[in-house]
Amino acid sequence: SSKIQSTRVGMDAAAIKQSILEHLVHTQSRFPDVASESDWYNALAHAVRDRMLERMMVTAKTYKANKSRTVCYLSAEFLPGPHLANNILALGIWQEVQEAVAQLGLDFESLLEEEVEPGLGNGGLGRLAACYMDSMATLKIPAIGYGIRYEFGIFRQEIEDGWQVEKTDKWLSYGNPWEIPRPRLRFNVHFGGHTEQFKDIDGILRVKWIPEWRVIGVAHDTPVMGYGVKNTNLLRLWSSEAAESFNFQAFNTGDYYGAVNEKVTSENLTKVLYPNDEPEAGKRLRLEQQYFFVSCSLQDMVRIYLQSGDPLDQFHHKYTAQLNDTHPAIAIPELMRLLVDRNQMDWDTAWHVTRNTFAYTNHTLLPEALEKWPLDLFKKVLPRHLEIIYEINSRFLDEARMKIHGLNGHLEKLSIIEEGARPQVRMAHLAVVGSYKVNGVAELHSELLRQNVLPDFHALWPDKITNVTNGVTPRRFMLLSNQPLAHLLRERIGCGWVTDLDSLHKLEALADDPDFQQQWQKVKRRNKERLARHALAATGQKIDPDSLFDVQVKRVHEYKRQHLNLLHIITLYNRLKDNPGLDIPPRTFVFGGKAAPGYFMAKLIIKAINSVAEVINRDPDMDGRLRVVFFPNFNVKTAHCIYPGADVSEQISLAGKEASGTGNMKFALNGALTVGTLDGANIEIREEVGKENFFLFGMTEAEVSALQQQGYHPQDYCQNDPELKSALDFLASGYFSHGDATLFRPLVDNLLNGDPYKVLVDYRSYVDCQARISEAYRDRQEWTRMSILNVARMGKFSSDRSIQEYTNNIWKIASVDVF
Ligand SMILES: CCc1ccc([C@H](C)CC(=O)N[C@@H]2O[C@H](CO)[C@@H](O)[C@H](O)[C@H]2O)cc1
Repeated sequence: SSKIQSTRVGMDAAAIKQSILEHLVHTQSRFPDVASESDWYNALAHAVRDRMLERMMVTAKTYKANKSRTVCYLSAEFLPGPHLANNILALGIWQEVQEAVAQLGLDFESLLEEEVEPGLGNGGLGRLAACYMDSMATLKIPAIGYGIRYEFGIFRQEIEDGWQVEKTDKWLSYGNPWEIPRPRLRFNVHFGGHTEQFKDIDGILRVKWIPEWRVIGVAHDTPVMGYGVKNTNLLRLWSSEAAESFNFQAFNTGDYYGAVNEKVTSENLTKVLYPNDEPEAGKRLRLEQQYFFVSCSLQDMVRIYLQSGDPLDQFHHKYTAQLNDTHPAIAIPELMRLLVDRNQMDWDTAWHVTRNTFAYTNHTLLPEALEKWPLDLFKKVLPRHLEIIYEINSRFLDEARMKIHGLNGHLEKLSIIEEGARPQVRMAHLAVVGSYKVNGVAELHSELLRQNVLPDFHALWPDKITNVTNGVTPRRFMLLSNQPLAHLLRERIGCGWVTDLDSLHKLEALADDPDFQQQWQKVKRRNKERLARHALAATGQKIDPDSLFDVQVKRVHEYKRQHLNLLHIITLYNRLKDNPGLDIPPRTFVFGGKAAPGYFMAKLIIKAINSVAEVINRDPDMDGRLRVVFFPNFNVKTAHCIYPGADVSEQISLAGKEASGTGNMKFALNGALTVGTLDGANIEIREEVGKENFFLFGMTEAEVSALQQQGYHPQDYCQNDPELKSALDFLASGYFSHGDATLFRPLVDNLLNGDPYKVLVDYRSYVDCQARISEAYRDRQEWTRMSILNVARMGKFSSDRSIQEYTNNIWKIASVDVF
């Protein structure tokens, strides 16, 4: 076999130590006595990388030899998190690396701290893509993740005077040992211009696209290792380069700016991630970014395919491509262009190939997050694709007209083109028409997709819209980030759970075992102490692990209702001020999450949380009773110490708004108990863990839409609930803002005169539920039992189960052993 017997990939501590020292000299060109922590980190990273590369090459060779059917996961966002620890675990050399590092007198934890994570995503959608990449490799599914190598990822969040401040994320400034540049893997991507029709040699009418400008897309590969298997898949990210990096004509005429203008504009394409999570910006650069990575990815897939020598009209047998929301949906007309215009395939065959290649996952119901591109903008950027979309749409409407055989205006609602003052392209409709399968990300969400968002498509194609409930990888979110728990589990139920999460069920039998409960509480205690240490380092605020840690971490958005959590805190504060003798278990409220920079209300909510925290944390009456901290820069790395340290997981979105949630799964898998509404995957978590082990409150989705129908007057709820009224009055009064009664006026007004996310309706039910939680927390034995049963029954929420469902129900793809 082509295995290279390299001495530099030994898996024992001595070989690893040797590798680290060799990389310190040969890669970092530093002697040990002058090496910085970052030099040692890079040396270790390269030593680990060495032990991954051959697996990556053997994997590619095996897939090629087997002509394996491959899934391409097209996503504008990936949030892989820091790589070092995860790769060491996947290689199974955790002990050996610990030993090597110790022998070199280095501190492993602080080496891990050196890594800056690739923040190439906003939140749930991007992290899910990363969990799925981990599971596809672990399940030995041939897969390629295709995305954008943003030079600047999601902004680093700092809190100044309680306000979010965005700092540029220069994640690449110290280099990135985990990517392999592929400078020769480059594709032209064209933009703008116009199209011309012509007859080809056989007299067939063809269309030529004369673009206005082009850029070059260059690949950068990051190996994604499966856990406990040899399979190492690829995350292939594209960055843009200027076709012509220097325009001498312009330079010679002294137009120095002109000389480099193309270079600048071209590189701007992949300069920065759009930090919006839900409301879409509709910006031209965003559309160009989407087309750029999609065109590079499809050209790369066709390149790999043509190496097989198989006919292109069988392309969909080799590949299936998953569209991670509508962001890559332009892939549908782009594949049509590559097949028809570039490879002279006839339209019908090309359309058959295309609609049997793509599947589409929807991640949001919020109308403002469903992407629509104005026709005029689309025509300017992608004139040929607009023509193809017109053709797809007219043929689709013909098919629909026949099938519906009714003239009741359904066609207008189905059309990919939204008529009106400023006609738009509905990317969700294009994605549904051009895909063989569509799925939501939790049962309620998929049902609401069928009933509310895509009812006409559901009527037209009753079995096209299915469900695959989200999942999370137990490798990063248990084994890696909660080692005390992992050790206890290994001791009591073995290690099978790491790749077979259902085997957590074995814990059921231990739920009432006093000794095991003891050990369980010790594990949680250690994780709370770790969270307290990180919170102190990040905020300067001391928090007491003896108190109940009540945690809400996720993007800040009104539908996620961080402000409902805040109203409960103010209520508790008022109760304790009014009645210092009130006996409630001490509570520490931990918040974390970024707000889209342009989202005023979300940023005001962050300010309100920090303002309330400031008053409570320095109020002597609250010592040992109440503490509030806002953990800055919530990301995958900080999540490692937050999820394991929580007692209570806040999943309090308005029912019908959170498509699934994945943080809810990570908390429960780390022994936190959930307070939540019947929304997204909360419903399925409650079904699995048992109603008695879940703190439920609030309206159901049906009650929400009924209230919406009948009309809602938030003031009524305020008038009828003195505690609610007083909490709002306190917020409005300036009590928490140094007497400035104007600062939070917009927030309170928004709640009293609209309250689109029905905070005031669910307030009472929430506050009462929280009181139940306080009572439950008094009985540590019962609480611990509920915590153990939660973990025992969360097996369903492994991303391995999700990927198994995609594989069996959508992709129809086989796993491939790599030796
Ligand atoms: C166009 C701007 C934009 C950017 C990102 C998005 C994402 C779809 C938002 C997102 O991350 N949605 C979350 O996806 C998770 C993974 O499926 C779900 O668990 C969350 O409920 C959903 O909010 C929408 C619109």
